[in-house]
Amino acid sequence: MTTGGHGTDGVERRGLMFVLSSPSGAGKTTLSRLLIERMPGLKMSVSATTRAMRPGEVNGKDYTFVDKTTFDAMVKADELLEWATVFDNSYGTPRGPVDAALSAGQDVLFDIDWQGTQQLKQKARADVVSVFILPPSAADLEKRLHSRAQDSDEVIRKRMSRASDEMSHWAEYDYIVINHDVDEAFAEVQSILKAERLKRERRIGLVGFVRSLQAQLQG
Ligand SMILES: Nc1ncnc2c1ncn2[C@@H]1O[C@H](COP(=O)(O)OP(=O)(O)OP(=O)(O)O)[C@@H](O)[C@H]1O
Ligand SMILES: Nc1nc2c(ncn2[C@@H]2O[C@H](COP(=O)(O)O)[C@@H](O)[C@H]2O)c(=O)[nH]1
Repeated sequence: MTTGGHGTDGVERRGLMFVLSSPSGAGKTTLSRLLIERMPGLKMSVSATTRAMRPGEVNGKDYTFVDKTTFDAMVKADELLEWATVFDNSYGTPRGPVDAALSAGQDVLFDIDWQGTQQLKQKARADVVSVFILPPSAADLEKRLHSRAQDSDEVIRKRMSRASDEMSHWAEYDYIVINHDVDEAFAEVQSILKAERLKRERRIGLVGFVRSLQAQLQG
């Protein structure tokens, strides 16, 4: 699925798909923004959704907001790499920008639910690194949903009642991070990405690099 880009050490590497999932409000968006700000070579996948725009959200940046007819047409035209119904709305990952970023040697960051993660893994298991973010407690999760101040009480109730279901998929993920403190959780997620970038299997330029080292040593 992916071609190669170059790591900071100049060795060619396959791009990876870095997935964050969690129950609503555990902190995926917060951690994603920090990752994009601080990790060069990482591009955010902007999902399409039929959900209404929240105050402060920007069309094309936070999501591409579309109506249901447009979303269904995207599914039919096979324009989505994965898609799912979450909290009664449709969400999906446009395929084009992901393919373009991976082909340009970038890694791609996804903020998607467990259904989307399963679909990505079915398509490209070796290139997917998945992280599940847990809140420190149910009370903290509820407090965070309220403190975000962007959803009605009814929407928050619905998201809290679905949190346990979403959380039941934690064991399908490669890594688990408990988001007590944003800085600590960010440091953990950043370490995972840095280590995964160094995995031997992804570093397709290593064979050539080692051969050239050996030639120098023999030479
Ligand atoms: N470690 C933390 N401590 C306190 N507040 C936090 C922490 N992490 C995130 N928050 C706050 O919790 C709220 C929810 O966070 P965020 O929007 O990142 O969650 P999310 O997982 O992306 O939710 P959703 O799935 O609904 O998009 C935000 O107001 C955010 O600032
Ligand atoms: N399978 C997918 N899930 C997605 C996608 N984009 C977002 N999401 C998930 O939906 C919920 C709700 O998000 P919100 O912005 O309305 O709070 C959350 O779990 C997201 O991770 C997607 O493209 N595919």
